[in-house]
Amino acid sequence: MSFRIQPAAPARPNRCQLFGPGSRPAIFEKMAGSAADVINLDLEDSVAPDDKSEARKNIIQAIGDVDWGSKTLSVRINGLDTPYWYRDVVDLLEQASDRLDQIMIPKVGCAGDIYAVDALVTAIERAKGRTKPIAFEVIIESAAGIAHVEEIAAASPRMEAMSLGAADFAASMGMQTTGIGGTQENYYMIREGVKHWSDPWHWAQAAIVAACRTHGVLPVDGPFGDFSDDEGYVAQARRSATLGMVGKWAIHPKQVALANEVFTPSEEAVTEAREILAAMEKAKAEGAGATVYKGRLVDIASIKQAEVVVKQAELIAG
Ligand SMILES: CC(C)(COP(=O)(O)OP(=O)(O)OC[C@H]1O[C@@H](n2cnc3c(N)ncnc32)[C@H](O)[C@@H]1OP(=O)(O)O)[C@@H](O)C(=O)NCCC(=O)NCCSC(=O)C[C@H](O)C(=O)O
Ligand SMILES: [Mg+2]
Repeated sequence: MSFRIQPAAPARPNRCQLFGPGSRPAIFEKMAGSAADVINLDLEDSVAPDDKSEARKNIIQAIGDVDWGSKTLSVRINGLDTPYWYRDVVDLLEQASDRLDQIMIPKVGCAGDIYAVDALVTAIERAKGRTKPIAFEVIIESAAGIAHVEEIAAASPRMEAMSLGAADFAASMGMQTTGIGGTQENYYMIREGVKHWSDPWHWAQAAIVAACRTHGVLPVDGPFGDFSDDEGYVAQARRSATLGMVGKWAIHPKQVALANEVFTPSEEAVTEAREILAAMEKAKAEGAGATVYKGRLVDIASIKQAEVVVKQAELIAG
């Protein structure tokens, strides 16, 4: 480990972030009743321009009126290249109740984007005497966003989570795709006439995880558009979990259970992790730094790996 200790990410469950358009208040109670850890009420791309103002009002009212339980409650504001975002921030911070936990900033391209929102949020918090600081989460969904991913992760002490937005990301990168996330038909290797599909999102996810882990931010996988394809969703989520992401978005309620299952360590995984910790305790007592568990080497690094699994399970169990 470097002399600079890796900061811990916020200790809260973030297995699934359920999205719903702010222009569709009829589903807010259903979102609150879901098993998602995080709720994202949307003012951005799922809301038509003419509905932005009404959607803001719906969301501000629902933040106070709906029982959101212990969920993290987040609102996605509009991008900084639009005429809407400042009004989103001003109205939310001036009018929404303290139940609002977080603002999601889409399409961030550099640390300056976070700085601008931070300055506005800080001024309103002071003016209004809001004592609970609003946290930030961002979406990396452009070429600039991924190019500046580390400075974005480090941009503000308000930063709590960062997601990959596969749809806008693909568009910004000029990728020849139309589906939101998942397997892409033309992204394959070929060997002896047999196609082996590869993962075009992998490198961006890995960059996000590294930036997040360096700066104590939660890395999250974004949307999977084909909500009829449970298997595809689960496969994508499993790859993300294996890479170090803590959760995934749901753009339909049926995806919530899938995400929760993948991002909750299985009983089997937790048992194995605890056994590795016990084996290493025994090795330590005997003056050894390494031992054999189920026929394979485990050492001091294995303790840290096992602790990731155990801590994640404990966090979710509450
Ligand atoms: C995708 C949807 C438009 C589908 O809605 P609908 O046609 O109503 O679906 P169903 O009929 O299958 O609904 C079944 C029941 O579930 C309720 N429902 C629907 N959606 C939600 C929801 N989001 N949360 C909770 N409950 C929901 C229905 O009311 C039905 O209830 P009942 O009648 O009682 O059985 C819709 O799901 C939807 O709008 N999803 C969210 C879309 C969204 O927010 N998109 C933005 C995020 S993705 C993105 O922005 C891309 C990203 O930025 C990138 O660049 O990658
Ligand atoms: Mg987007």
